[in-house]
Amino acid sequence: MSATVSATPATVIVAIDGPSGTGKSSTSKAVAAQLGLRYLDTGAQYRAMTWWMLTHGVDVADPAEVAAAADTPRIDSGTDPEAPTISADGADASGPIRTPEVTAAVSAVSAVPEVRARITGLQRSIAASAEGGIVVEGRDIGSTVLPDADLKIFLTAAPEARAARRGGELKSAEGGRPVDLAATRRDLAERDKADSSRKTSPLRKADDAVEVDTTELTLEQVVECVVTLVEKAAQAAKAAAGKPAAKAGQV
Ligand SMILES: Nc1ncnc2c1ncn2[C@@H]1O[C@H](COP(=O)(O)OP(=O)(O)O)[C@@H](O)[C@H]1O
Ligand SMILES: Nc1ccn([C@@H]2O[C@H](COP(=O)(O)OP(=O)(O)O)[C@@H](O)[C@H]2O)c(=O)n1
Repeated sequence: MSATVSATPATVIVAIDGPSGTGKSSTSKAVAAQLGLRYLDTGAQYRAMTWWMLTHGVDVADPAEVAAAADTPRIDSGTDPEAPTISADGADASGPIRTPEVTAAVSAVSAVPEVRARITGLQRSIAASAEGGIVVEGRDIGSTVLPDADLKIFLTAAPEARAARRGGELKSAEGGRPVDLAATRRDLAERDKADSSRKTSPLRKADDAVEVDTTELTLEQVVECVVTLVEKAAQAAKAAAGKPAAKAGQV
């Protein structure tokens, strides 16, 4: 009987960043599902930490209190793109993390360096153990969390398009009641400002990220574009892995 040695599965790590409403979550989930990759929503982790703090009496306006509590809750993420999960200390957080209270507080909590260090560590260990590869979406994945990702995408969209998309979601959440689009747009702009101007690991495009403006594209078009980019990146990573190591002085 001949012994067969199975090759280590090819892994591909994809980082998708960008501001709110540019399509990160929908695109990342669809791309991961299509390509058989895992999926991590890092915004959900920051939201779960924020929810836990709000429900445990932490004053989220006080960075010292937030820092002191940052190591306490257990945050668990399920990475199946068809059914992602998020919990804090074992409690399902998927509903409560989408409330306006959490959305209003999350930028302040996620600006605290101790929170970022804790969550960044979780993200790296989830990515390292994702067999076959993973799509990780957030604000600082390409720039800070996974700087060696095989592919980095930065999604953008015009403010009106982003507000209209978020407004659509809020309207369904409100049972079809109309939402104030101007207020939604203001909230998005405020969160962008806070996330881009914080000192530790701000929202920014990594120098080697591919920027995709989704304003005029359907979700299906964005997914198709990203799938093509992932396939190319995976091929390039495979080819690079097969190359003999360069000797000193060679390129
Ligand atoms: N290219 C697109 N065109 C129209 N709607 C989109 C597009 N991409 C995403 N959406 C919708 O916009 C909303 C916000 O998308 P989401 O993926 O949650 O964005 P993000 O994760 O960047 O905040 C969702 O309702 C989603 O279905
Ligand atoms: N990698 C990340 C992801 C999210 N965040 C923070 O978490 C918040 C919520 O992220 P999210 O992805 O759920 O936001 P939405 O775009 O879904 O509204 C952001 O506004 C950031 O303050 C972060 O700081 N770094």
